[in-house]
Amino acid sequence: MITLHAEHLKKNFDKKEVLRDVTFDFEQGKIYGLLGRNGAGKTTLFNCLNEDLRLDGGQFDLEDENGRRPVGGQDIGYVLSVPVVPEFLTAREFLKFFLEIHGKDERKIDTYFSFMRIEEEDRDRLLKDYSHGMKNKMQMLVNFISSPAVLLLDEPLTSFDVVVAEEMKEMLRQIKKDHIIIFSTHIMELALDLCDDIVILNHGVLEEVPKENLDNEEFKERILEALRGGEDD
Ligand SMILES: Nc1ncnc2c1ncn2[C@@H]1O[C@H](COP(=O)(O)OP(=O)(O)OP(=O)(O)O)[C@@H](O)[C@H]1O
Repeated sequence: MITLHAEHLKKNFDKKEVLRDVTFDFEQGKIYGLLGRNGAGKTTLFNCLNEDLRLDGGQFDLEDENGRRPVGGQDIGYVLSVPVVPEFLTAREFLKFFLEIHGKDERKIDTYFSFMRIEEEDRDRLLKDYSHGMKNKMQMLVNFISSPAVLLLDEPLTSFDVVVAEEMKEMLRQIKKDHIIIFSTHIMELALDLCDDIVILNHGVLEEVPKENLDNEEFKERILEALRGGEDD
């Protein structure tokens, strides 16, 4: 059982306090829906966790059966809403390179492509000619292969067509038992459909919205209330 502990996180940009005091425990086996208003700090939280930004205070720890230690780069997979792939490589070259550095069986390369529904005719094309959604598929695929303890997904499904989006949701449900998945989205229906817990980032703190025994409509209202919370401050 893995737990990701976020402890008293602080992050400012000049005088702007984005993360004020974020304390939360994320558990293996769950998909967390991270919601927050525009500019609330969701991407900042992900960037700090992925060590792209330095925290001004607090820390992330990972705890498993071997004990507790600070989170390292190898623990985190990050799927960005705007996919970043090496444009100058073909999909096959990129995947081959990726499998090589992760010590995985390169003979499976076509199985991976098929798993991600990347058509045979596209596998030898340059990634710069891939569509946004296809680049996103490649990003998802390499993160599935490297299988990090914590998977951060920043609005990843919006570029997928409806069929692929459904398939991705199913894949995430299948892999969640071994991972901690944190999924940021503005699409409430998606959060309700896919996520086990809803957490809200508001005024620099993170809190869970308990579902208790509310039906979906009541839960949605509770989430909206939390998102609106303190609007007049
Ligand atoms: N590098 C930076 N320098 C200065 N300010 C920044 C920087 N990155 C983010 N911010 C500010 O921090 C706040 C949080 O931004 P962030 O992108 O984390 O929000 P978000 O919750 O992901 O928003 P959205 O839902 O609109 O994508 C915003 O006010 C933003 O302007």
